[in-house]
Amino acid sequence: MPEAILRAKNLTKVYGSGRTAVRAVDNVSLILKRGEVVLLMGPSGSGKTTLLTMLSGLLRPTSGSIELYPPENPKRAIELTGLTRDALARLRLERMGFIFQHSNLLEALTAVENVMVPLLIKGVKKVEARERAERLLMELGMEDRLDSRPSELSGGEQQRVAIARALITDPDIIIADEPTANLDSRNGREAIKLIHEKAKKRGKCVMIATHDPRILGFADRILYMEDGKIYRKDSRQAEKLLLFDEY
Ligand SMILES: Nc1ncnc2c1ncn2[C@@H]1O[C@H](COP(=O)(O)OP(=O)(O)OP(=O)(O)O)[C@@H](O)[C@H]1O
Repeated sequence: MPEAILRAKNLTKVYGSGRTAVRAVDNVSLILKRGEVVLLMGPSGSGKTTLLTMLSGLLRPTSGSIELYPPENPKRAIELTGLTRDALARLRLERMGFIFQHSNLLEALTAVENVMVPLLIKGVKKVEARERAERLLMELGMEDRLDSRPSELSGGEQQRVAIARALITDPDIIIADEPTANLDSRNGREAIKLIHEKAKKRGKCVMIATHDPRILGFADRILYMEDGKIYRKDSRQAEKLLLFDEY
């Protein structure tokens, strides 16, 4: 069995209190393993973003725990909810990569400079950071666009830069929230194929919240969320659900 990288136990998030309280995530337990691509599907408002934000360490759960098992020392679990803000920021920088619906690139920087940012924050020297960023962008088919600014790139190209930025630090976990929502069919497929390839080749764990049925074929596992709870589905069941759910 592949080794676990992240384990959430009895995670609950309640927004607000009293009569207006919303139980966005309700007692969810899950294990994410190295080298697997997990899809998180479900209707709008079912709690997907809330769950991903907690797993990312950005939102404190109301109750429950999130343990990260460092691949170099899997016996020493790190409990995310017990970390200080600084320690959490460091852990996110070193071990996690994020991809969002909007690429969130810095407009003042070129493609290669955008990808360099996480390395520079980590303290990597500028020359080395540039070299690594260029190499990864070239792997992603962006050799002609290294010095373009985001506004000069197509949506698909911007998303490729965002994928490179998420992968450049070689994170253990990649968390993506609707990464293909703004892309046309070809670019959406291309983006997910790249993320999938990296996960398989380098033993990363990828968790993707999506409404996009084009991604189904790339998933090892599909978790279906409804009213803050998780259900497991195979891809055929998920496809059927997609036909009947309104998003
Ligand atoms: N900051 C907040 N304060 C109060 N309620 C919130 C907050 N964020 C989300 N919610 C509520 O929590 C529930 C889950 O929202 P969440 O955004 O996690 O769902 P989702 O599955 O990601 O939806 P979508 O697919 O539309 O992005 C919803 O009822 C939402 O209205």
